[in-house]
Amino acid sequence: MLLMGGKMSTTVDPAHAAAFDSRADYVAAVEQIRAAARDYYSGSTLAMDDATYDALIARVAATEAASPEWTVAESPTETVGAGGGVVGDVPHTTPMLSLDNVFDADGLTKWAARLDRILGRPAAGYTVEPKIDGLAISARYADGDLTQVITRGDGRAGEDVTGQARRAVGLPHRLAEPVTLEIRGEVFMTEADFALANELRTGHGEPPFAHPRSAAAGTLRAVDRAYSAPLSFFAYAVHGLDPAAHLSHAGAMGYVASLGVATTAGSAAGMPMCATIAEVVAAISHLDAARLTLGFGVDGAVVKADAAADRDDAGSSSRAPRWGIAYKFPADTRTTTLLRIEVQVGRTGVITPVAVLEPVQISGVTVTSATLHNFDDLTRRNVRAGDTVFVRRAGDVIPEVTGAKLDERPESSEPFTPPTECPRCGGEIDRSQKRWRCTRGRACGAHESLAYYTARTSMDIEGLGDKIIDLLVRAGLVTDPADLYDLDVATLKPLDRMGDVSAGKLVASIQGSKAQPFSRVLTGLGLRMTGRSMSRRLARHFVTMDALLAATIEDLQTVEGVGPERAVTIAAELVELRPVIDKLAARGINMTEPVDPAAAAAAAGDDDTATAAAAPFRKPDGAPMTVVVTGSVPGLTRDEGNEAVERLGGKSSGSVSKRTDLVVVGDGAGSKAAKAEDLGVPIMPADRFADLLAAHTAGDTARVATLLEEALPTPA
Ligand SMILES: NC(=O)c1ccc[n+]([C@@H]2O[C@H](COP(=O)([O-])OP(=O)(O)OC[C@H]3O[C@@H](n4cnc5c(N)ncnc54)[C@H](O)[C@@H]3O)[C@@H](O)[C@H]2O)c1
Ligand SMILES: [Zn+2]
Repeated sequence: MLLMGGKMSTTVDPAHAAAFDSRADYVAAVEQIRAAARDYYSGSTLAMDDATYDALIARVAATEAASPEWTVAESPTETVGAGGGVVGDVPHTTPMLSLDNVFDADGLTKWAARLDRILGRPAAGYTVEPKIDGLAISARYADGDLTQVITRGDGRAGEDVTGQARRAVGLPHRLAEPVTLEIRGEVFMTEADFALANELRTGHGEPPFAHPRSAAAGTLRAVDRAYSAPLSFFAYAVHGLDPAAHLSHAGAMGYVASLGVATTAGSAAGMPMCATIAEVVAAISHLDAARLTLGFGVDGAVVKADAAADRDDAGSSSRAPRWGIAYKFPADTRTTTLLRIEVQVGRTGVITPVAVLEPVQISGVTVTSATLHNFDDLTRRNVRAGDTVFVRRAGDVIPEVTGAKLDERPESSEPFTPPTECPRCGGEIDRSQKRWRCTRGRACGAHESLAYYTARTSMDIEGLGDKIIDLLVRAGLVTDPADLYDLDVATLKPLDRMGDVSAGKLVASIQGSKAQPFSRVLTGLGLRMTGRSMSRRLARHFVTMDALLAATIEDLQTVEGVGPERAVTIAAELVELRPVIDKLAARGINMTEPVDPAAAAAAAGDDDTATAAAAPFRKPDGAPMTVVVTGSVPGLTRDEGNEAVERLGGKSSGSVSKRTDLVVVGDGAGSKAAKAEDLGVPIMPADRFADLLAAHTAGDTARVATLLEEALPTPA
């Protein structure tokens, strides 16, 4: 992901946050922040997602800048943890501070310039380490023994959590040397332990943790709980070293590691040293790319001046150090509405509940559905249609619903009733394992996959209608598409009292389909999350099946419209379909796409609709449309709206002129909408735009075309 090119997505843009118009609104927001922060740091629940929280903080900050006289005492912008930390009775030796945030390379550059100004010289160099998404603790060692562990609290005093914290992996009870010092770092829960924690918790009839951080906070502060999931620890600071040693940050952390303590520098993410901000940006970009594979939550990067002299000279404000800054990544957890729960039957007969969601942007990806794991889990997590749910994209990339906000549950909501029979074939369900299965296994889906394979838009095999497919499947002659090619006249004739002629015709049309272009084979295989136009794009990109099979997740993402979510699904589907693909290849089915684009388009039956679906905001000549988004788009922040325009092939712009091709108008739109009307620029309501985005993501060509037609004048 590029940072400098402005492509890096952010969930909030505090620089553009709007100040509140009245002091009452400002005070109400402050109260909301405080309440959310109390929940957040105690780990009980999550009142709002981080993006919403950060956006609210940004508005409070903007209001205080515009009307300083309104500022409340102990404003969340000036206090550690917005004053939400549970204040304990153990004073800290030196305050435990927050970090200031930036959200893009520009913010980082400004921070570095300010630091240089304060120092009166360029900073000597920076470290970049992962911002661990857990909670800060201070661990006191006396003569090498762990004696006390304290939470950050309000920054001046915290709670004693020694009992639970002693269980954290990475925080040894005894150091390698008998030294007296204080180690500070983050207690967190790994992805694997989070899954375990939620299983334990929901197994005890308690609501699941929405997030690994709440899980870590909840576990750390739990006094006597019958069950406990493991905690982990990474150190990022140390106090009480000999000041005369003038150790750099990297040097100090190296020493801490030598004492046997786990550190951010020693984690899979590492702690690269950077001489310039350009190098810092590259390191952050690298971390961002790797973060979903680390196995623990990283919500940003922390950049610190490395030299002891730079840190001493820069000092700290009451809230945060000046020598360090947090670069926040887009949040990995968002809230959205669960529209409905669908039951999916996989190719092998596995039956799973899937959440269909109001589209929401999570770490740069539009998410429209998420896994609910299995029916047991769904019941234990107590999630229902209509709920506001927490959705999270984590290590395995496929998003999951972690839980629901029970206080916002609509009164009319009903618990989900799991199916009693296979929703596809009506057959019995094998419930002996967590993953339910249709007892018919692969045969359960045979009819459906054959119908899809032979359809007009796929392999276009004439004469192979539903009825014949049904007869073939019942007779056990065909279980997958490759079996079709083994059929001969003699086998077909007795079926449905078929005559020689029609049986011959059918065999000929089956055999004739072998020459169809690769894109149609791919369509016919029916990979999840790929429709006709996506199959075509994949075929054109990779040209051969072999190349597609060899593609990595990263390779797949170079195809337009393939984000991380779809790439993972496609890869998984190809693995599952591999036996059928091999069988088809052995029967001589063409697995190559014609390279001449005109020929390819003709062969694949391309049309304008298909091109429009690939990049709806492209003009007929291929140039991007200039699109202005004004007002709010459901599920998206301003930045995400602009990003979506680009994803749809357009160019986003901030001002309306005669050259604007389309204006997306949402709630709170002002003068820009009026201007568009004056100039006669086409307008698309924001909810339609959200629909378009969802349809585009889902590869729903027809819906995309309809929505475009509604908004744009048809060319004369
Ligand atoms: N969703 C909510 O309701 C809610 C409520 C409160 C706070 N928050 C989130 O928390 C953020 C603010 O919280 P904050 O004041 O605790 O500040 P912060 O979490 O943004 O940054 C400071 C903290 O970062 C942690 N940290 C992790 N890795 C580190 C490293 N390598 N080096 C140094 N520190 C490291 C430390 O615990 C430190 O206290 C907000 O931006 C928001 O996203 C959310
Ligand atoms: Zn079935």
